Amino acid sequence: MNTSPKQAAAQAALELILPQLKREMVLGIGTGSTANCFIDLLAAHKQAFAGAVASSEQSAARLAAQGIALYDLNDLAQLDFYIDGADEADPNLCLIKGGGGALTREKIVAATAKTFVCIAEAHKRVEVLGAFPLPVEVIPMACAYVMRELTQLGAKPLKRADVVTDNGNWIIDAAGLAITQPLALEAQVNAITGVVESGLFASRRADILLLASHTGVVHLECPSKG
Ligand SMILES: O=C(CO)[C@H](O)[C@H](O)COP(=O)(O)O
Repeated sequence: MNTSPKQAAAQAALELILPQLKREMVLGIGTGSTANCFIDLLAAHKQAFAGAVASSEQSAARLAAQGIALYDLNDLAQLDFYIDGADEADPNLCLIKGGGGALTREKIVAATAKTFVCIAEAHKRVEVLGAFPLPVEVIPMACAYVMRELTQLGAKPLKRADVVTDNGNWIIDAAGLAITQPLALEAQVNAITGVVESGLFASRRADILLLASHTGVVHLECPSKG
């Protein structure tokens, strides 16, 4: 059977963390098709660690189906690893995430992890973030207001149809942004009243990016912060 790039990225992440797993370790696990590949590969090693914190109900269900114990983040101190996919990654390993709508919980779990290992297909690597519309989770009653504010920032916002997040909120996809200053834009978007979280991962970017294509996996590390 041919291995897909998503499976190759997941396999590379597994090989990276396997030697570091400890019986008491709890892993942070993301959401999406690439994270699903990782969950399925991880299942064979579930005796080697304690369990996982999931970034969505969907991932929690998949982890449970694989017999991996689920933990509540509030019962834990710092996690060692967070493994998740992305929609875009720039040269500084800033990311756009939230294509699957799980961006807020993803950012929370990533914030508590020592090392964020991002796994993605090679085409997700871009010079400037923003060709993929930036997902923004909003309190439903603030949706129209937040869309107007995002328009002021130069975006073309669109409410994602028929989506309610695990937190009971809505998602706005903000298209048309050329994100040359990810840290600044993340702060601006998150400062809009009614925004719960943006899918711009700049204040907490990936530490390691494993980019897979049919020709192999490239391992990139976060350049020094500055
Ligand atoms: O942020 C996410 C979900 O909210 C995903 O990580 C992102 O959308 C990538 O998904 P996939 O691995 O299916 O390409």
